[in-house]
Amino acid sequence: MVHVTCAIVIDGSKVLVTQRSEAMKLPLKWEFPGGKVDLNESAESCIKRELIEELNIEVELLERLSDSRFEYPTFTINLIPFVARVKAGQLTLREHRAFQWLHPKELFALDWAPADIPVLEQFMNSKYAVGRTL
Ligand SMILES: Nc1nc2c([nH]c(=O)n2[C@@H]2O[C@H](COP(=O)(O)OP(=O)(O)OP(=O)(O)O)[C@@H](O)[C@H]2O)c(=O)[nH]1
Repeated sequence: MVHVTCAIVIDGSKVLVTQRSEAMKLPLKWEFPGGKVDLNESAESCIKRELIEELNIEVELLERLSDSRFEYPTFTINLIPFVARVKAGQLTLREHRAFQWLHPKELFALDWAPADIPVLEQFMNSKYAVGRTL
């Protein structure tokens, strides 16, 4: 099983989503940015490191949500989600194909990596999902 962190980065009522590139696994799927936890690394350090590496942003973690386990045909992922906020840095795409800042109500229309769907649902039921009922 691979442990992967991801961040739901919020800015006011907007949420950051990133699209995987053609060269990555699950090409062109939308996800919350993040990546694999290294040996002896905490989930918190991992998500902060990944966002600097992939997007050039430094984040402050607001809350950890519940893990989401999902079985892909070739591997099982334990996705560890955090709600976060940008502290510093200009967002630059280093691995992904695209990014968008969307309102919570727009999120369901994306073609998501399947493991992210339960994370999205948890987020939508949290206090951070502004205007979710619209
Ligand atoms: N970062 C991230 N990965 C996710 C999410 N949902 C999900 O299923 N994954 C999967 O979890 C793994 C995360 O790995 P990663 O982003 O660090 O690296 P990768 O797959 O590009 O690298 P790799 O090809 O070396 O395995 C990928 O297989 C990815 O498809 C998500 O929301 N964020």
